Amino acid sequence: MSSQIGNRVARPESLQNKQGSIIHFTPHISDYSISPEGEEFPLPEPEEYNEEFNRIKILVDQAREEGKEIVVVMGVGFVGAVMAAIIADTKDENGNYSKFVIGCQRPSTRSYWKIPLLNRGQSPVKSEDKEVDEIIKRCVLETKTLVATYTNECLKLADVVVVDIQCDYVKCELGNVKTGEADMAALESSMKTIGEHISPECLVLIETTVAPGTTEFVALPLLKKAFYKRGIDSTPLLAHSYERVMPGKDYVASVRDFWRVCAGCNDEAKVKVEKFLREVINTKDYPLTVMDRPIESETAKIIENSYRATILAFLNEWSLFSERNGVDIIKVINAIKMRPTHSNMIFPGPGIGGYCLPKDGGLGYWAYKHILGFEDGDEVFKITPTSIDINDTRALHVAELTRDALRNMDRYIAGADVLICGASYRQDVGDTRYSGSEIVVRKLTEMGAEMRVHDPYVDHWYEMESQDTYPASGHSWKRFFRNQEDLSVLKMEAEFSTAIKGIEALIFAVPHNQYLTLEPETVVKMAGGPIAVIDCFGILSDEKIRRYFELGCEVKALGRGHIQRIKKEIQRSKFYKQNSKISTVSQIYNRGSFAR
Ligand SMILES: NC(=O)c1ccc[n+]([C@@H]2O[C@H](COP(=O)([O-])OP(=O)(O)OC[C@H]3O[C@@H](n4cnc5c(N)ncnc54)[C@H](O)[C@@H]3O)[C@@H](O)[C@H]2O)c1
Ligand SMILES: CC(=O)N[C@@H]1[C@@H](OP(=O)(O)OP(=O)(O)OC[C@H]2O[C@@H](n3ccc(=O)[nH]c3=O)[C@H](O)[C@@H]2O)O[C@H](CO)[C@@H](O)[C@@H]1O
Repeated sequence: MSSQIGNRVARPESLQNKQGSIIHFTPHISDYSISPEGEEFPLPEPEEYNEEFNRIKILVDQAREEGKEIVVVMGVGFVGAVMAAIIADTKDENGNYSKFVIGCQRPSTRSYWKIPLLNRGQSPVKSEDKEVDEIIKRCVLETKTLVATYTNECLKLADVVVVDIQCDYVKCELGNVKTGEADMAALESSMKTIGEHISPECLVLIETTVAPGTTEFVALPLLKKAFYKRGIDSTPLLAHSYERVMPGKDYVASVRDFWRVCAGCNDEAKVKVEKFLREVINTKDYPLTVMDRPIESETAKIIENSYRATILAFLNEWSLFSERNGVDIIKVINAIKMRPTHSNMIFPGPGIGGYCLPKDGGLGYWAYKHILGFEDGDEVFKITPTSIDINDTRALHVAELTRDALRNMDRYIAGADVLICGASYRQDVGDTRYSGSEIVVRKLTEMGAEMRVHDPYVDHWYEMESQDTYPASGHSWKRFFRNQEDLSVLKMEAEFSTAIKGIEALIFAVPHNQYLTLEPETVVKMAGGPIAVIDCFGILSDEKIRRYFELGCEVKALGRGHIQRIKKEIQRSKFYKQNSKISTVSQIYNRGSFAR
């Protein structure tokens, strides 16, 4: 009898006892955490925690002797892993490393693997920014100012705790963010644990994007309650400062060399958080803004991301207008951006994804009622929720464009082999959370297409592979579509040349560097003949669009209505070429007949 755990099977083993008889047993295999590269890590057993804490304690004692401040970063995901390294890379005015950082990651099957990778000096996140790998490797293996662990006991040793764990917003309907709700469980559980372990002088800095009011009205009471139970009568030192990181080619710089906002729950916390951020972030070149209250820092984050989500959503209707009226919205946006007051106008891709923009406005709308107690949210919030709804459903149109392009080639979406280039939510990073590509794939699958996917930054598309349990059981977007079952076996194609072979349609969904340089001739040759090409991000120049038509392809693109003009131009020139050929032949024929 064997038991299946994780991806491993615990096989019966046999041993000979002292009396020489054979005993059969199945080893006790705990659950496994499997890295994106497929490496398996058994989760720590309860009896290992003590030894692990002692390992960390020895390193901390040594760091304290060297005068270092001890910082625990809760959660080593896309934010925490890089923030931990940046803090660990901090030097004081004498050029000495001044912080010892402990990345404290909960040992879940989904994320435990990040700990052994970090302790090997490897980044748990993939990015175009080479500095991510460099800074983590340097701080773990050279300066030895960064370690990772799974035991919350390390919180006892902290002078500062930075909270970078997630606070989800769970949507119940696609295109109706208002019916969703904030999932505070991970954050509340973490705040309780922190309150049970930290010393009274420890600063707790929440970087998590939270529903406004969480720091002062949810987290602080949890810390106070834990302190009370421990007989500590001082007030917890709690602050908020939101992250502005942009995973991608400037990942590290977008944390370290970037403007920050912060606030403390009381004066002592305010002084401590300002001091800490001035030490670890380049606030000399990127000034720090200190607000009066954490709710102002929390709200600034929600407004900032809602603003970006709104300016993207706003252009969806003009993108559709442009497709139908011969307008190239890319050129129009570039023309408008010439005036400085409109320089931040940005073209909306096939979906406004990532972990932030799709949820942050929802956190704000939800907090207004559920934390701050107002009942008139639907009268007050007209734009923020609508923007998210527009952004969440924009990708459905990409499926329509794919269907229409194939139809123009007398092909049908049902049964068509379609390759989507890019699973990630944005260029040059391997994060598939709430990616527009997921909606495209799910809608096309519902329409009967046979999907293939390639992305140089993504090894596993967990939203598909583990769609029954990812991001949590019953939370997959698959619930909004039909015919989704087979997507659980949709695998990332490692080689582009394999992925493209024999396809009928290709969707440029994410502007990864690798796709920007593809030439039409190469694409058509690799595909094995003319295909339908759908450009979701203004990736194709007019020259490439023209070339695809000349090669017999059909091209459609979000917001690029001028493509019809290019298509007609190519058809006309083909017509004239054929006619001129016919007229030449007939002239030769006529000349020949006269000559007879
Ligand atoms: N990803 C971004 O680009 C970005 C940018 C700015 C802000 N943020 C915000 O930062 C926060 C974190 O985002 P992320 O993208 O890093 O998420 P993530 O899911 O990549 O990382 C969160 C990590 O915390 C771990 N975790 C959860 N509960 C824990 C606990 N109790 N103890 C220890 N570890 C725990 C998870 O296992 C995970 O590894 C979110 O609030 C997000 O909105 C994200
Ligand atoms: C206010 C702001 O800037 N906040 C940033 C934002 O960063 P992000 O990682 O979410 O990345 P974005 O660039 O916002 O992309 C989101 C989606 O919008 C699509 N997009 C983007 C630009 C464009 O021209 N056309 C598009 O279609 C893109 O493809 C992707 O799907 O939130 C983070 C978390 O809070 C912040 O830390 C970070 O500061």
